[in-house]
Amino acid sequence: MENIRNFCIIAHIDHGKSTLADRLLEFTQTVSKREMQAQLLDDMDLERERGITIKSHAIQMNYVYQGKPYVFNLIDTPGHVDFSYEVSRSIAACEGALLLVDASQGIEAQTISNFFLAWGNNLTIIPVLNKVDLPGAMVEEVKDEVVDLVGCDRDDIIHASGKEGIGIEDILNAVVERIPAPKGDPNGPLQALIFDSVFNSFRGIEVIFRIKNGTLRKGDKVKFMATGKEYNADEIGILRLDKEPRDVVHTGDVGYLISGIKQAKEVKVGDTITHVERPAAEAIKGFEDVKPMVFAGIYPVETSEYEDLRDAMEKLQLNDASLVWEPETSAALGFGFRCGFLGMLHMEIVQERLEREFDMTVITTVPSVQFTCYMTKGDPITIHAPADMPDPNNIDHIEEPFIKAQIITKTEYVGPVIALCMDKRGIIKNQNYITAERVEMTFEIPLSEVVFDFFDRLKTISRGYASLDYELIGYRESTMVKLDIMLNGDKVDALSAIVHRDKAYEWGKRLCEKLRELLPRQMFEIAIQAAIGQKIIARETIKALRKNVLAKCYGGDISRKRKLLEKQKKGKKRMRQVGNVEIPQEAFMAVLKLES
Ligand SMILES: Nc1nc2c(ncn2[C@@H]2O[C@H](COP(=O)(O)OP(=O)(O)OP(=O)(O)O)[C@@H](O)[C@H]2O)c(=O)[nH]1
Repeated sequence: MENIRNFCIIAHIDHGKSTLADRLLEFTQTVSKREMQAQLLDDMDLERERGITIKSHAIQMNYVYQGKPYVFNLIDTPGHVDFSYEVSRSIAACEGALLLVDASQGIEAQTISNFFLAWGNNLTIIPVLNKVDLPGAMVEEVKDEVVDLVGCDRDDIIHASGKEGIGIEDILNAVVERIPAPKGDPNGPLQALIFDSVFNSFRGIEVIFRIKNGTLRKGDKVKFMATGKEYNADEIGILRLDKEPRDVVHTGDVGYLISGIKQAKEVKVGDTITHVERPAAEAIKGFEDVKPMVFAGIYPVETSEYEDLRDAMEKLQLNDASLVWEPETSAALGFGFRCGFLGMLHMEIVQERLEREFDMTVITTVPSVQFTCYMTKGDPITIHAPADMPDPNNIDHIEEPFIKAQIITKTEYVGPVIALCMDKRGIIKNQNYITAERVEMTFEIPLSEVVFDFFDRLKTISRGYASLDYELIGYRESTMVKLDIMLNGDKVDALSAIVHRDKAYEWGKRLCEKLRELLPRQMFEIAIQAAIGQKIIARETIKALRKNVLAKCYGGDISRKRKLLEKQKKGKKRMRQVGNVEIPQEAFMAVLKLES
C-alpha cells in the first residue's frame, strides 16, 4: 500500500488532460510506442471525433522513484460541465489530483469548480501550468491566478507541456512526493467502492472499483451491499491498457471484477462490494444523487423497437450513471422514455451512443427543465414534460429552477455579457477582477434560459473568451405558460413547450415559421398553428406538393426509380409520422433554434 498512488487529472475543457495523460503513459512505458496513439484514453469513437473526454478512464502505471517501485492508478476525467458527475466519482477513488491550467488561457470556470470539488474531498492538489510551449503562454500572470485559487506557493506549480513532453518527470516525482499513499486496513473486512461499470455482451457486466479496506481474491464470494446480491469473483484484475487478470487485488488499489452479471439493474455505481463471509459493517458513503437539468423524451423511430430501446437504455445507464429515465407515453409518438440529462451536450451524446453502440434510431423531443406546479387544491406537482402541465385553471402558481452562473471573461466583454444575461431574465450578483484583464461575474438566471443556446451565444459575443459554470440554487415563482402546436388542427403533444409568458407570443410566431421551414412538403396542405390554451396566437401554411418524385423519371428506368425510392427511405430515418404529417427530428428541436 505504501507504494500506491491514486490520482486524477482535472481541468477546464481543452486544457490538455488527455494529451498529458498520453505523455505520462509513454514515459512510464505503460504503452509501447507501437500502441501509442493520440488521446489514448479517449477510446470511444465519439470522444476521438469530437476531441472531448466524455467518460473517466482508469489506467495503472509503474514508476520507479529513487530506486523504489511505485504503482500509480491514473484517472483521466472529462472537462465539460455536463460531465462533472464523472469527475466527482473519479475524485472519490483518489487521494490526489493534478490540476492543469492552460498557460495561454488562465483559470476558467471549470478550473474553479473542479478545484473546489477535489479540495472539498480532501485531495492533495498538484497545480500544473500546462502548454508552456505556446508562444501566447502568460506564465507569470497565470501563476498568480493559480496561487490565488489554490493557496499554494509559486514554487509548487509545475511547468509542463503535454505536447512537447516538458515537465513529465517532475509531475511523476511530485505524485510520489506529495500525494499520500492510500490508507485502509488490508486485514479488515472488504469494502470496495464501485465507481464505474461497463456492459460487455460476452462476459457480463464489468465492475470498476477501488478497495478502501480488505483484500479481494479470485474466487471469493462477494456481496453488493445495496442490492444484497451475491456473486463469485470469477475474474478480478487491474486496468492497464487492457484488463489484466490477477489473483488478488489489494487495499488502496483500483481494479475490475467480472462475475457474469447480466442484469444492468444489479449494478449500482456508488455501491460497496464486501465479502459474504465477514462482511463489512457498513457501506462506504456513496455518491450524491445526480440532479438532471434537462428532460426530453426519447422514442424509437420504429414503434416495434420499444423493448430494444429499453434494453439499450439499461445497458447505457451502466456506463453512464448520470442518465436517468422512466417510461412515458405520448399521444403523438406512442411509447418511449422521459430522460433526464445533465445538459444539452449530455443529451446529444446519449442519443449518439444509443445509435452507435446499440444500433437504435431514435427521436428526441423538445427538451425542457423541471417545473413545480402549485395547485389551487392538493399537493404540488413536478413537471418534466410540457404534456404533463395541468389545466391552467387549477394552477395557483408555477416555480422554475434558477441557477447561479459563474462567467469568466475579458473586461472588454463585460457589457455584452451583462446584456445577454439580462435578456435571459438574469440578475447580476457579483463582479470580481481576477487580474486587470479578466473578470469573474456571478448571475442568477432561470435554468431554462441557460441550458439551451446560452453558451453558444456567450461564446459568440465574447469571441470565445468566456467560460461558464453553473449550479442549481433552487426554485422561484415565474409566469410560465404552455405553448401548444397543432398540425392540421391536431395538437402534437411532443412539440409543446413551456415558456415564459412575456416571450410566448414572439416564440409562438417564430416557432410556426421555423416549423414551416423544417417540415417536409406533402401532397396536401399543412396548417401549423401555435396556441396558448384555446387561443391561437400564430399560423403558417405549408403548400401542397404538386409533383411526385417519381415523375422525374419519365416512367423509364426501373433501377433509377428504385434508387430514388431507396434514397427517400434513408431520408426517412429519424422521422415520425404523426397523423398524416411526417415530422423530422430537427422539427422537434425547432424551439431551441428560435433565437439564432
Ligand atoms: N501547444 C500545446 N497544445 C496542447 C498541449 N496539450 C494539449 N494541447 C492541445 O490542446 C487541445 C486539447 O487537448 P486535450 O488533451 O484533448 O484536452 P482535454 O483537457 O483532455 O480535453 P477534454 O477532455 O475534452 O476536456 C488539443 O488540440 C491538443 O493538441 C500542450 O502542452 N501544448
